[in-house]
Amino acid sequence: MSFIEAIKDRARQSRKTIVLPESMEIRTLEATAQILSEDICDVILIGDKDEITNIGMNFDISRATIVDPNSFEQMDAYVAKLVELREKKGMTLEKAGEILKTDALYLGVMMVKMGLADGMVAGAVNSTANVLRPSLQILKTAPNTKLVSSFFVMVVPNCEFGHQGIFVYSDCGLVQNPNAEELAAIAGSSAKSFKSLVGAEPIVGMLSHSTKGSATHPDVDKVVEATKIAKSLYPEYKIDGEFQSDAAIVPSIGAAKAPGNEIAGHANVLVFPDLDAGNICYKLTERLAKADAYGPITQGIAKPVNDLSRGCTAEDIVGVVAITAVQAQ
Ligand SMILES: CC(C)(COP(=O)(O)OP(=O)(O)OC[C@H]1O[C@@H](n2cnc3c(N)ncnc32)[C@H](O)[C@@H]1OP(=O)(O)O)[C@@H](O)C(=O)NCCC(=O)NCCS
Ligand SMILES: CC(=O)OP(=O)(O)O
Repeated sequence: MSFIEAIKDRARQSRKTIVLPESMEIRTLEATAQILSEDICDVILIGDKDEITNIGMNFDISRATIVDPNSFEQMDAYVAKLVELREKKGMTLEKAGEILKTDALYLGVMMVKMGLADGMVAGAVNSTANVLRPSLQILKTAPNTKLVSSFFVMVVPNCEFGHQGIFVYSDCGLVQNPNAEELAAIAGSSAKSFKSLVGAEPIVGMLSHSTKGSATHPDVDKVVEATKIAKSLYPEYKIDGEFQSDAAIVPSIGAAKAPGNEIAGHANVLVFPDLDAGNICYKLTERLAKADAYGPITQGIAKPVNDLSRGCTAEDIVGVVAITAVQAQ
């Protein structure tokens, strides 16, 4: 069974509700129809029922719950809660009322906070920063987590590397220029995410333009330091570096560049040194290798809120929603 079919099956085992606030967006409505017909989870859409129904007229979205912010009976309680949560940051009743009526991303996150939804997915039209900021502000981090980061599950067709062509790439969406401690935290969270979603042993490669001292530069030093920290913080996981990407995933090149290293050539979790590298590489893998790219999936938020690329397909949205439902279990 493919990675995503296995995830859908897991989602079906404990039916969750996911809010899709970009409800006037055609791919989101196509995805909604598919999610409901495949019985993956329940869906909440936000907006005017007539408008949504009109935009989605070619798709059967009749089983979705549509919440219109202008007639939402719980709005007063939501406004009061948002003020309580963000008063110290200058939130007032007036501002909260305005935000929750006009910004579906904030209303969607508040639905997750208040328990009406188990998770949220957006990003087909909104930027990553705008999708993730409300969740970072309102839901905050999960217990024992300081840094929220993100990853993609990459499913590469006809690929003998990684775990049967499946990789976690991180961070490709959120943390822009991680220091060594942050990079180590991203490695630990990504190993955990790989294990829980892919169900195989994570083998983490810390990527660089150097393999085991082949180049010298402060950028390399950062990855060497991050590797040292990650190995001491997460002894339960196989983590090593610094590796160039070929040395990380191709067994013969790993053996040549890092002889005797058990991780070189076998990595299935690729930790990029910064967001430039991660974001560029995931898009190239998606487009050139025709890989499925599910994400950016967040790790470390108190409840699951996940992002999409504006270049996503309806199928990608279905996949990310199924992953979100599994994270919510
Ligand atoms: C996500 C992002 C918008 C957050 O930064 P920001 O808008 O500057 O927001 P702030 O720094 O004001 O942070 C907002 C809140 O989130 C928290 N926060 C921000 N980043 C966080 C992280 N990585 N982990 C945990 N909390 C975080 C802050 O502590 C802050 O909390 P507070 O308001 O209660 O004090 C920023 O990291 C970003 O733009 N990342 C890149 C996104 C992107 O463009 N990706 C490329 C395409 S995928
Ligand atoms: C994840 C990402 O790069 O998103 P977008 O393509 O929307 O910028």
